[in-house]
Amino acid sequence: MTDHITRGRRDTRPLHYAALTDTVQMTVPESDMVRQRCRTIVTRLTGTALHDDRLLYAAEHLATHLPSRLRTKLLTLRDRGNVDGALLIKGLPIGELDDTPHHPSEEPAWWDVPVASLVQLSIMSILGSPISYAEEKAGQLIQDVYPQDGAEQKQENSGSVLLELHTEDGFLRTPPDYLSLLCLRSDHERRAATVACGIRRVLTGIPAEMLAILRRPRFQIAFSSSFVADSQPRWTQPLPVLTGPTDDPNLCVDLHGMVALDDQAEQALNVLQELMEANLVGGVLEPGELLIVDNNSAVHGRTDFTPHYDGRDRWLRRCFVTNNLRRVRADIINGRMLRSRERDTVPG
Ligand SMILES: O=C(O)CCC(=O)C(=O)O
Ligand SMILES: [Fe+2]
Repeated sequence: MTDHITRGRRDTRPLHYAALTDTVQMTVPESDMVRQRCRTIVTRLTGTALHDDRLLYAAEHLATHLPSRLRTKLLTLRDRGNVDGALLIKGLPIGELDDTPHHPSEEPAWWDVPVASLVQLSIMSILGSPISYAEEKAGQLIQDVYPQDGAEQKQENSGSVLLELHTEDGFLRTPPDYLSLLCLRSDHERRAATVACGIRRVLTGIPAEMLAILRRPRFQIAFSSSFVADSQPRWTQPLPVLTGPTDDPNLCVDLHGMVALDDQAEQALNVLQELMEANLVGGVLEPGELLIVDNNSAVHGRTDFTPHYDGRDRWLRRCFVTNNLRRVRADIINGRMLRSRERDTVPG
């Protein structure tokens, strides 16, 4: 049995990335129109919980007014995927902003950032149903992502060291199918790049014997510290990194929190890591840019940056969706908040 040494404890290193190719740019009139429509929803629903169906369905109806070019891109990502497992939407309205929060107590209610909240929910509703996990960030359906004083070294989105490539919540039985990150504010030096790599981009570079190993249950993932109440290390059962179709597999990996259970598995994971790091796409997100990651076929991470804690720090908002709410309905505690269950062992 492994001694469970995580692989991610290496020095910060530069990551190189190419610009994302699958992008949609909203025009100014399109963006203004969406902003106006958001305003009418806010007038009606301020004070309603984000988990309330009335609000979620209002966001879903709003999606019918998004430009058809954008809707088609989202539908294509949903149905066909793409080689990088990522889509960037630019020029979205985000509305007026206060200071970046420093602490959870300063995080805004959705009606304090209504345009950003509704735009993100509405876009994500084309890909699936928004969900959250009770154990993470109090089950908020849209989560504020900002650097936290004292958390700099953490491999979480509150940290500011290099956040290693990962599948989101890969240790759970029902991880999100897609996640989105909406940028409200970039970091001061514009260094913090969100990066991603799709498995389809690197598949042909992985030798056949390594592919076979990646399909065996010879890996374990540590639960993220945000999911473990007593901060005792907790590990999944052994699981494979790759499952499903040969030419379009599902990927579940965490380059910080995963251990390989033997030397061959470790070698295969190293090969995968090198290939993924050599084939990253991404960029420093600008206000009004929304990055969507297909969590079944791509990993994502973030380069390091320096927080200033002056109210003008980097600020993103994150939202997850499942593409099959029926499958997780028994786990719902409240609204769309799920009790988290550990990933089942999948035979390799
Ligand atoms: O901060 C970022 O760009 C990405 C953070 C991240 O991986 C996440 O919030 O899931
Ligand atoms: Fe993440």
